Amino acid sequence: MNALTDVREVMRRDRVWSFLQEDHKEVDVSHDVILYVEGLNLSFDGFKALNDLNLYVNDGELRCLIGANGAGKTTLMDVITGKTTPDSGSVYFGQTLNLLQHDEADIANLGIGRKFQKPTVFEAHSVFDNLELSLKQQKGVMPTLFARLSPSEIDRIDEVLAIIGLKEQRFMMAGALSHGQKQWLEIGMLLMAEPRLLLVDEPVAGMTAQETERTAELLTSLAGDHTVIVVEHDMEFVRSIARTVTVLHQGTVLAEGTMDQVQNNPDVIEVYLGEAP
Ligand SMILES: Nc1ncnc2c1ncn2[C@@H]1O[C@H](COP(=O)(O)OP(=O)(O)OP(=O)(O)O)[C@@H](O)[C@H]1O
Repeated sequence: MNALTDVREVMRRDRVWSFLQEDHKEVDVSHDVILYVEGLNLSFDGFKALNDLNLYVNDGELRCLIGANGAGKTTLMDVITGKTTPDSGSVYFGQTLNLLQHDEADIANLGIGRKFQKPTVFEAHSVFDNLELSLKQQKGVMPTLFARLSPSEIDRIDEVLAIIGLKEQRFMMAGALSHGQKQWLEIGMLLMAEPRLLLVDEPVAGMTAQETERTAELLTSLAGDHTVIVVEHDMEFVRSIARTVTVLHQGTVLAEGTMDQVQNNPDVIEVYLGEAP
């Protein structure tokens, strides 16, 4: 190796700056399953929020998680994303990554993005800047708008703007967007990290019928390239997007199947007295 190649080798960006290193570890989906949740238990002061819960989600799937208030949906998302530690059980991302050995930041870096119900965009910045800030944030750089974007980063932002349907709003202040558009922007901000698994909490709460329809299209289009788990109370929306629905009740899985199978399931009917869950 001559001196020039030596210098080039030493100056390779991924060697010099650790924040440029690829964080995403290989997720082993050779068995088609991207998320394994097994025997999960969690009690709060003796109350079982999660009770021997088992859940398997396939790679590229769009799964809906439903259940009455207090069924354990949020607690399950908290455990998957490392916000809460269970008393027992296991959570694997693919075959090999034991999520219970990682903290919240690690889990995000491994490729699991979470969208909370309330949108949290930077209202005083443009739509484009929000995506740019999100890109820089996930690379661990101090979020600043002064560092220049590379052409591939600009391409990625354009690609995400197209996916979330906000190309025409790129220079608009995020604060001026409608509620639905803010939700899509936040989904876009998560997409900048190219997550393998997206957890989306009540995406259509407060949306107009048109926005709800557009959100159904967006989430459906994300499945395949990403695995998407949607927690939602709006049954009409769930019916419009779900191939497989998992019903949680008292911290455990009560039923799983298509929307029709679940709604005709005797256990579900008994729990919900014949009403839609
Ligand atoms: N930190 C906590 N301390 C005590 N109890 C908790 C805590 N977090 C959750 N719980 C309880 O655990 C149960 C499950 O709550 P969880 O929020 O997971 O339900 P959920 O299905 O998400 O309900 P919702 O649809 O209302 O959001 C509830 O009875 C809740 O009160």
